[in-house]
Amino acid sequence: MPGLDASFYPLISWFQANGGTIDESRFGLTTFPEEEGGRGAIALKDIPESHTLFSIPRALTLSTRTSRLPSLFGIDQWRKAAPDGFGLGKGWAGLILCMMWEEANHGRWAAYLASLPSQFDTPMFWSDEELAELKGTSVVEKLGKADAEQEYYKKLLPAVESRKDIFFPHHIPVYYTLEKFHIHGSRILSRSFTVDPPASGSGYYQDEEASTVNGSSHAMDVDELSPEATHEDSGDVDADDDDEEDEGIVSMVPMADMLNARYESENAKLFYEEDELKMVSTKPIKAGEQIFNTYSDLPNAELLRRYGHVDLLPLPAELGFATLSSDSRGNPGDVAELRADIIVDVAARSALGKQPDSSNPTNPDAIMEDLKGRIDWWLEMGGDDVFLLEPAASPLPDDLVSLIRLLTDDSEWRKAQERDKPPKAKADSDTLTIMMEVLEQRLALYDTTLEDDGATLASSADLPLRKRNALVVRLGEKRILHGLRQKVSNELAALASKAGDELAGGSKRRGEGGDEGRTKKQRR
Ligand SMILES: C[S@@+](CC[C@H](N)C(=O)[O-])C[C@H]1O[C@@H](n2cnc3c(N)ncnc32)[C@H](O)[C@@H]1O
Repeated sequence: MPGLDASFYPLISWFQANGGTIDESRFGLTTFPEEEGGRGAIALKDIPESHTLFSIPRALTLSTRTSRLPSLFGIDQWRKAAPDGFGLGKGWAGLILCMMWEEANHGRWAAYLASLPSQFDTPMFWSDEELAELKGTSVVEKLGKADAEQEYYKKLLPAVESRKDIFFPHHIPVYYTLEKFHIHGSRILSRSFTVDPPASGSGYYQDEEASTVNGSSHAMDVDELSPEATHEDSGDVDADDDDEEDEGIVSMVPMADMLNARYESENAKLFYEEDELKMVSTKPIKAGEQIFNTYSDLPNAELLRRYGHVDLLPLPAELGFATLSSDSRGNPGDVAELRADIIVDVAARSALGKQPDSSNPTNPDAIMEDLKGRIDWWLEMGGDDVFLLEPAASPLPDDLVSLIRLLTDDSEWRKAQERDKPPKAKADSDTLTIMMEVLEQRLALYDTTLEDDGATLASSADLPLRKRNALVVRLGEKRILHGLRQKVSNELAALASKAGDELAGGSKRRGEGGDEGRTKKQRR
């Protein structure tokens, strides 16, 4: 069992001094090896199911509702969009500003904030060279670094500069920098929980005067949290003003965020009660085992983007990956994303290669214009522009087959418009042939092959962490794409052999001189 670690004492004593309770006989914090999550929670003794490991008073969660800052700043100014306010009720900028201000002023959460990591292995912090290892994966385009920086320059910094009485100028280069913005943003991304808003009232922190008027003794008296919390990174904390009271509140939840995650290993869960949140075991946990609170078994690309780690476990045989590469470990929850623009490209090339007729112009611009019309129609009908390919799925998702037919079959496109309904998901040989090409194009986005990646992972035990994690993400996606390509190829072969049989059967029967081989038309 890893040794108990004195570096956690400041966090634990702050937590307990502020009303948090811990079953210290059973629940401990320790440092596991990096690949098992680093700092995390451990069972000190056997823990039965449904046992409360620790509890957190609602007021100890940190959000835009519990920090004093939005009230101090003025809720109207906080929420209203520019030029009347700073739009801090939407997105994460408001919570980030609360975290910055609490840290700068050594507020209630100072000891908690000091215990949080300031360095991350999420790709947001990778160099260009490291990011190049992720080429072809869905991670890079979702980093959103530029959008985050817009939030900093357009909302947060103007708000800070507008109130020298709250944000002291000498604090700005220390606590309100772009670097700090990314650090707090990454803390939110990797450890926040989304909780339901108060049932009544605005729920923002009530200052002393307001509390007295309301008869409340502290901010959280007006707050009420849901019985469930999830790690979440949806951007809109408060959404539209009208909806604000119904939206979940992104909150930092001390102690609950010390638990690591691993695919299908969850053994504890956070529950809400009237006045507190409780971390409760969901199964018996043996002394020495890690206590996990898993965030919905995400694929490795998402784990890496949000949390900076990947799951590398033995893969179940039924996924059929055993023969695909020399390293058979990965994340059973992996998926590969396929963007519709690859399908449009392949459809355009296929249209260019066809014989012209009146409805199938060969002019590349006209073809692109025509395809744009089809894809716009598809999106208006509620279709997706990104498809999730799963290992255990039947060869092709229905909506993907439907889109391929819409884009490549002129009569299906006409019928779809007449009926106001996308084509049926019929995977005929034309559709499967396009799908093969789509998968080839998708695989061509990577610089390395599946075989190379499998061999590197199997043979290099000491790869740098970021390089290794990028490799694991690529490998997981490629396994799915290769597996799917194999299935499509098998289906094409089966269709070809069926067509061959039918043809052979037909000519045989015709050769016998009977009537059976003739079609109805021939008979007539
Ligand atoms: C909710 S926090 C858990 C506490 C964290 N280990 C700490 O030191 O504060 C989530 C972060 O822990 C790490 N982590 C969680 N599960 C992991 C795992 N299975 N393997 C590696 N790192 C993990 C990742 O850095 C992730 O961003």
